[in-house]
Amino acid sequence: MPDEPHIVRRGELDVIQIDNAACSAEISLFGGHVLQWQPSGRKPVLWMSDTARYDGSTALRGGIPICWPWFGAVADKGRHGLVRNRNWQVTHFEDSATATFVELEIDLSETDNPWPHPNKLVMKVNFGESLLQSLLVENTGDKPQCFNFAFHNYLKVSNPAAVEIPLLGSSFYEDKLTGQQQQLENRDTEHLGYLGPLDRIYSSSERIEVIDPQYARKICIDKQLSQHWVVWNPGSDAASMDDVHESGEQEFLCVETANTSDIVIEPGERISMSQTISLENLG
Ligand SMILES: O=P(O)(O)OC[C@H]1O[C@@H](O)[C@H](O)[C@@H](O)[C@@H]1O
Repeated sequence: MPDEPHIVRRGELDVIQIDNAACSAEISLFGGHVLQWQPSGRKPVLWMSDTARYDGSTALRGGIPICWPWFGAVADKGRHGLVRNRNWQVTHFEDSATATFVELEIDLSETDNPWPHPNKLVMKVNFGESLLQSLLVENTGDKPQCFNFAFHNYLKVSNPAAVEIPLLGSSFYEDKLTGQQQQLENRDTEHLGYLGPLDRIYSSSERIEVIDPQYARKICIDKQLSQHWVVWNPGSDAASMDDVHESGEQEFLCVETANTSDIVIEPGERISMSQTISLENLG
């Protein structure tokens, strides 16, 4: 007898609730969007806005939105692709004492505007002591295609101005706010840490560690087939975002497992990107 997910209604959306000995978590079928993951005895790892809109009109603010097949804004197409705003189907669900596995799928066809290219996406998420997430893209059409993607992780931090991310000090970045390319961090002038407005694409396929002394923890992300880390925090710009609750921008830092340049996928080819998020205590 296959395991059955426990699905609850949140606003107008279906959400799978997960509760095992290692963690509790939630994933929305709208967007295939991980809303929360909280290892047992720890603080939540992801930030979710109290004013996120659970009505299917827009992507949910917080958690892990999936950006695909484009990243950022594309004229006439909107931001961050299609699938964070679509309903996904549950294709597999398995519960054990210490982990819960969820597989979701979405099929896109040539009639799927504004991106009329046939593709199948399979997302697998294993919720346990760590969170393992993969996105498999299959080109089901007969022409090569290009895509970008991101796991747009909203990490819950004590204060984005107070976290340290050693990897970024040695990685070149493009500043999306100024358009400047190939910069290295200057910690002397960056006294506000990662409190925005900040919008940067760092070139790195390395593991990242977000050190949060006030929370006495380190959030670690390992990844495969991702060339970039996107680091974003809206800072004072959040005042004009009605789906970020008041002062919410001071509670998260987006550290996104991304490929912001094109990946070519041939007809019939399958490409899989993945990330593992884990926690370590600070000594
Ligand atoms: O409001 P959205 O569409 O979820 O995007 C939020 C931010 O997402 C980041 O990934 C982008 O780099 C930013 O430019 C963007 O503002």
